[in-house]
Amino acid sequence: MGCGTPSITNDQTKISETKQEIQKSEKQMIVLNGVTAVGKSSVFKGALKKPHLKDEFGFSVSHTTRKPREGEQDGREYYFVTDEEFDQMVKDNKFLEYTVNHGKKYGTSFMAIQKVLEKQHCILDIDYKGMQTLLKAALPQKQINILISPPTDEEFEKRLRTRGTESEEQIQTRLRTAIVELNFFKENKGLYQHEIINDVLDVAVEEFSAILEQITHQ
Ligand SMILES: Nc1ncnc2c1ncn2[C@@H]1O[C@H](COP(=O)(O)OP(=O)(O)OP(=O)(O)O)[C@@H](O)[C@H]1O
Repeated sequence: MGCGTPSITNDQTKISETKQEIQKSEKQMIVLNGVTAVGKSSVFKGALKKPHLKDEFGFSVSHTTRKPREGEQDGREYYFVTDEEFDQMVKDNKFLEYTVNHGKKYGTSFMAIQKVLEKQHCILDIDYKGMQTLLKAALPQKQINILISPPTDEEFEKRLRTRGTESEEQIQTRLRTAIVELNFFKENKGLYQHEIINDVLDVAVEEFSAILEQITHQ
């Protein structure tokens, strides 16, 4: 291999080093799951507004091929990438887990997690397929899995529509996926150390904050 040619072996070595560093870290990974629009980001954002939690916990910024919503910034809510860029990252083994949901790709990169774990416990917001990959591939002893559930099976659809960020076609796709998601969560409750019913948001934020506080005291 010529000088300056990208080396697959070097890349693999780097990934395995990154994995080991994640494994070695004393910090925890908090994995959030829940049906579409149940309020996952509302719950963790609410908790991270609290000064005593803000410094202790960070959010792993995922990569996605979906378009940014109004007010979203590249590198803050997501890294917004093209299909080609995403596929290249998959080829280069950059993702701990990735998934296609509602026709768009979402991935959690090793680097995004490692960046947070250097200083803070890391919150991941992933879908049920991402969770399956994580369980197979990753670092179970570092994971605390939390399921956010809707108060009723109809409520998330209401929230999805009220949020107003999806077209009717996208809403229909999400609703079809939601049937599968809800079944998965009902059948796999054993995967989750905690379940929070997000009925009144402030109450759910308090419950989530209490779990985070426990983690900081461990
Ligand atoms: N407890 C609640 N009561 C009423 N509305 C809520 C509640 N929690 C969140 N919402 C609203 O529901 C909508 C969906 O919330 P949010 O975007 O946080 O969901 P999400 O689970 O992160 O969504 P996604 O599946 O797209 O990642 C938002 O408009 C939010 O303001």
